[in-house]
Amino acid sequence: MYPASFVFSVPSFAFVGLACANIFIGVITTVTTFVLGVFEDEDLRAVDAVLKEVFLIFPHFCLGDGLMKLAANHIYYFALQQYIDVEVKNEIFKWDYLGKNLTCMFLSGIFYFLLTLFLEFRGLPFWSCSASGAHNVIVSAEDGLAKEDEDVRAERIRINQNQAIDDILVIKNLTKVYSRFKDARPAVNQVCAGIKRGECFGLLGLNGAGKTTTFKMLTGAVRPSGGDALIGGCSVSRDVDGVRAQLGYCPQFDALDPLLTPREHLVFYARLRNIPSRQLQSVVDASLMKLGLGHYSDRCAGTLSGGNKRKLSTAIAILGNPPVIFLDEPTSGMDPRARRFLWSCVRRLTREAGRSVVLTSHSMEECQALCTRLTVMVNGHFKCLGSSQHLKNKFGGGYSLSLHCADSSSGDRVTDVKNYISSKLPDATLQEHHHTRLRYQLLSKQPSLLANVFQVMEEARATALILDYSLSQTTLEDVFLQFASEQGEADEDLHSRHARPAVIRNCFKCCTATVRSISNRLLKRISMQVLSFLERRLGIYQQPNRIKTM
Ligand SMILES: Nc1ncnc2c1ncn2[C@@H]1O[C@H](COP(=O)(O)OP(=O)(O)OP(=O)(O)O)[C@@H](O)[C@H]1O
Repeated sequence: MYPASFVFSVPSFAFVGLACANIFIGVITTVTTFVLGVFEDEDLRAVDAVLKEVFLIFPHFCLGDGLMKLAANHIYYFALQQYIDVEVKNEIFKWDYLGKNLTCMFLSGIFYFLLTLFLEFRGLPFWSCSASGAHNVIVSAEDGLAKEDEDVRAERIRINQNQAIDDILVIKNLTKVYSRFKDARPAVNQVCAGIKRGECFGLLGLNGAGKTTTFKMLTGAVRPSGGDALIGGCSVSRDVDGVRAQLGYCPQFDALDPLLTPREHLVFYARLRNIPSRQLQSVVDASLMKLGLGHYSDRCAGTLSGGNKRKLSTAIAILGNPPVIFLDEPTSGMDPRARRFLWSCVRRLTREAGRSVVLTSHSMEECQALCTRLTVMVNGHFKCLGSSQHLKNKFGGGYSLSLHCADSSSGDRVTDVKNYISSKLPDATLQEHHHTRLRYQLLSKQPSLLANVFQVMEEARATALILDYSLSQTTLEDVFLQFASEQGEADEDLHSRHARPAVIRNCFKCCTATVRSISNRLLKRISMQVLSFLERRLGIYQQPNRIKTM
């Protein structure tokens, strides 16, 4: 039932690639030892003997070498019997012959099988203790909790006192430390939040703030180093399957197969979501229509525009109506019309269908339009929490006044306007100055402020000092920039701390130099052997001498 193009998709190419790599290793190791064994040079033979023991760790070599031994053995005994008529005891399974090959293959089979299990099921108890390396991360006061914002602290208390049990998504002290260095800074640091049904929660933050890592932990893609999250009562640490059954995820980078069409993608994911066959077509058609992908439903995903790929990723995320949907920058690369179309889809999902959406975006407009609550993430911490209006009131405070000065050719008029404003509105602070445009910040919260500002501006317009002006509340972007400045300093700190220590770098350099010098010497010896072989057998090297003597 799966589309034919799936056969040529990434997993099948990866499988073929791995098979080729295996064959390559087998051929290279077997041929190397065979070639080295041909020469009479004692040193090369010694290297050959060592390599034959070392390569036993590769099952491919064991197989290749074993087959060659079997072939040689067959020819040898066949010749003895046929031409000399001698009966010799044939012990092919003794240790020095095929015995060690078979034993090593058997042991490496067990080893690689266990390794596969180990990597596949990281939930094994011994793995979970060691792999994350920091399961019990204790975040000290300097890490930011001491100067935590009161809304963030209130949410932390609400979560830790189990007052958020009705929330569909509960994030409880979730932490992720990627590096195993002792002083590594967590990518996500003890974040707490509860998201209610029908809520759209926004995660804002600069690049590298920890948004995608939070999503990866919530979707079970990476294991948390500390804390936990519950989706519909299922824990991301203990019941990843239960969690995944309840969520849809639109990743930051489209995880699409370029050879499958949008329809085929949706059919594929609908089957994974266990949607009954009789409803499959109607569900897929509805998804295509909902996201406006009807025209492109039968074109290969690789040929779709960036915006349409994002729409398809979003359609996959909301397929089957999961109760929680994670959207990681869903509108990046979309034109304004498509963006607004997607916004209305998200609004319908939250308001009409009662789904909970967690969204990251670098567009303040988008967060303001969609999110009921939002947070700004800086260096893995939540810096604030609340509705956009609450954040603007709390952190923005005041108004932003933009002016367009009258005379564009003379700089003096701009100076006049500046002098006029500083005399009439002493609380105003100049924030930006571009050619004839000025922007002031008014922090005063006096009730008469607005009336006063309008009066002053109207007078300025009447005397032709300014052409026009606008007065607005401080924007969400101003609030964001205020927090974002904190991350710049810490980024540099992080890079210097996470730089690979000089000792490791030097060891690495030393090892590569040694390997290079050994392989150079080995190659030189092999080429000398080849030349002397040619000299003995073909007499090629005598020709230059003859030319010289002539
Ligand atoms: N696999 C990884 N190994 C090591 N460090 C990582 C890994 N993934 C992310 N990080 C680090 O974790 C921090 C947070 O990264 P993350 O991708 O979560 O940021 P983000 O807020 O999603 O950024 P963006 O807005 O650019 O997507 C960064 O410092 C990043 O370098």
